[in-house]
Amino acid sequence: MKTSIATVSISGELPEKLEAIAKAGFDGVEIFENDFLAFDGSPRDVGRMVRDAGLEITLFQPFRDFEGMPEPHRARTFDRAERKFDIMQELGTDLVLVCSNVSPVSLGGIDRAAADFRELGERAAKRGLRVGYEALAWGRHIFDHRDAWEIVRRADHPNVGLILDSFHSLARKIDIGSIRSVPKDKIFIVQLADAPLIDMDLLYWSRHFRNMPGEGDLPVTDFVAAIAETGYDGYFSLEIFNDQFRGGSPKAIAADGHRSLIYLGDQVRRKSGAATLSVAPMPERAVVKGVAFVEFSVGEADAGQLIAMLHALGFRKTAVHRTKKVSVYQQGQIRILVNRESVGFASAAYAVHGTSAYAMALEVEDASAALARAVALGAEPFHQPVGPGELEIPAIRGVGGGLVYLIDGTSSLGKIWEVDFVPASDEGQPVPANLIAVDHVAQTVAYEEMLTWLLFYTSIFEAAKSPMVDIIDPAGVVRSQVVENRDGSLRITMNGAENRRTLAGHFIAEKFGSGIQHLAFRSTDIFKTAEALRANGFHTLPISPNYYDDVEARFGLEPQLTERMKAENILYDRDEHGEYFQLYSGTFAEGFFFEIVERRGYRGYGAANAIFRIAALRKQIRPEGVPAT
Ligand SMILES: O=C(O)c1ccc(O)c(O)c1
Ligand SMILES: [Mg+2]
Repeated sequence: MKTSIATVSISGELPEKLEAIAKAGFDGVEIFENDFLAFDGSPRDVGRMVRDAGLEITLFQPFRDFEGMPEPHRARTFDRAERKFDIMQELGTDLVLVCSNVSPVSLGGIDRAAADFRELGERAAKRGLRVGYEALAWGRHIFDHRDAWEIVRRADHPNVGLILDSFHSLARKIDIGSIRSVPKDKIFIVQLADAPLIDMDLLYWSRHFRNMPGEGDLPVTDFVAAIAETGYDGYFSLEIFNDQFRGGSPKAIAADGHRSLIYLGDQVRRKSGAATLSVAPMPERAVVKGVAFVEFSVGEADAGQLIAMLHALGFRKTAVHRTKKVSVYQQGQIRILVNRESVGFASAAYAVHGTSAYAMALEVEDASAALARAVALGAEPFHQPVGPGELEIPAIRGVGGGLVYLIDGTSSLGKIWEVDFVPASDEGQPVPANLIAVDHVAQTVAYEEMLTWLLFYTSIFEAAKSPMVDIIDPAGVVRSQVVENRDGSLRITMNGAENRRTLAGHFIAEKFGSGIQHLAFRSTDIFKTAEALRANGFHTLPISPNYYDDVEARFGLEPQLTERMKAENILYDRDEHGEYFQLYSGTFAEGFFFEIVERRGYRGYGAANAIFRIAALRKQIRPEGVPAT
């Protein structure tokens, strides 16, 4: 699969864009006229810069308002075209993108447009150039690729072809089966973009909300599968107009773009066996069976606070590492590792972020296959020296630079607890609290990073995203999105903070970056859990009494049940599948907290309760603007 991206997709000055694009692994780049105009060098300089970066210019664009013009406009558009051709020759590209006319003075008529393109094709041919026609979804007369194709077909000129852009076709829900009848040599290039489903004006949607394939809701995979069936083997070029990306990091956006294309190619290959895409085979998305452990980095001085919290939650120390200062606290299938090492990655993580859940381990079917897939998709593998005889667990860098370990039960990794650890007994004897598994891992990230991590998780692991939910914090909005697999053994919630004053934003600011902000454990009986927690001296997060009046009325609950929930600070929610109960710890370590949930069939995350949880937690953190003491 030959990959390309339009310069408009990325922030920065042209040289910076090109560097990021080349570094991300693209083969080609579309030069947007404005990026070229804003640059001080000549077209030759730009061409040289692109080639020096190891890239090919896939096309020059856009050329607007061309076809169907009445005189005297018509003569002028041809003059304009000749000027563009001059630039293209100096740049060193042979393809120009002509987007369908939006001018109110333009005239309709397929044969008129075809005649214009035939003449343009003649002029282009004299210079060895080619012209590609793209139907903008909001074109005045042509807004459907089927009509654009009819014009190209009637123009009947070897130097005139069709440009397909997934956004324009999918935004209008045009039957993509129609693509299959276009001969592959008449498809000059394919542009790709996804977008979230938002009901709005097509032009505005396109110019501000496009995103990388896989990040939005459009069926881009089906679109590419239809193109692959024609035998098309040219470039797939990302053309992403997105306000957020324009302000983002060039390197990160380019890397996301490349990952999205590799992932897309892989999906299409699996779906249709399309050989023309020639994407390197990689293992399938890794099936996650659960969270095997979560590891905290702590300092000697503050380890006690975390351990006291774990004890209060009913965890007991069951093992210690053979050579490292790492203890395992266990309950049900949950393992929490407490790392007090003063060298290595955990200690570096502690130095930057303080006490934090810097690593999680996902149990997959085949850890080395999962690692191979992650690396094929551009994830950064992580290695750290291990002691003699100890296992090296495959790992990749995840959110906030933290680690995602990959372990399985089939390789020697399944013996990690026997090989690297020795049993230990706990001096404390807390009452077990019916906690059986990690229900979900909640990561807080900057809003701009949400799509990056969404693509990271969903491309590597067998998991899907849920619709984004807005959570109202008294200091702003926090966007929340879930990545989960079908059986719920992988549940990651991501909260994107737009400003520092929200609870999530405070966490990022205080922790110097994104990371796991809370861990939710699943209980088999939350009331029994609450009882055990009380016996262990656990402090549940106090919830406003007003909440219980409302929840009783809203769901028609028995007053007896509401009373019990109120006594234990348990929150309630319900969906079409069942009921949900939640309770929280207070915060520690600059905003970290634990949650306990009981699911009685319920599939959500209690989003409606988040506002009450946030209000209660806010009371515990320092008042805004007051410096740490
Ligand atoms: O928004 C536009 O005008 C525009 C221009 C060129 C394109 O290729 C496109 O898809 C959109
Ligand atoms: Mg386009």
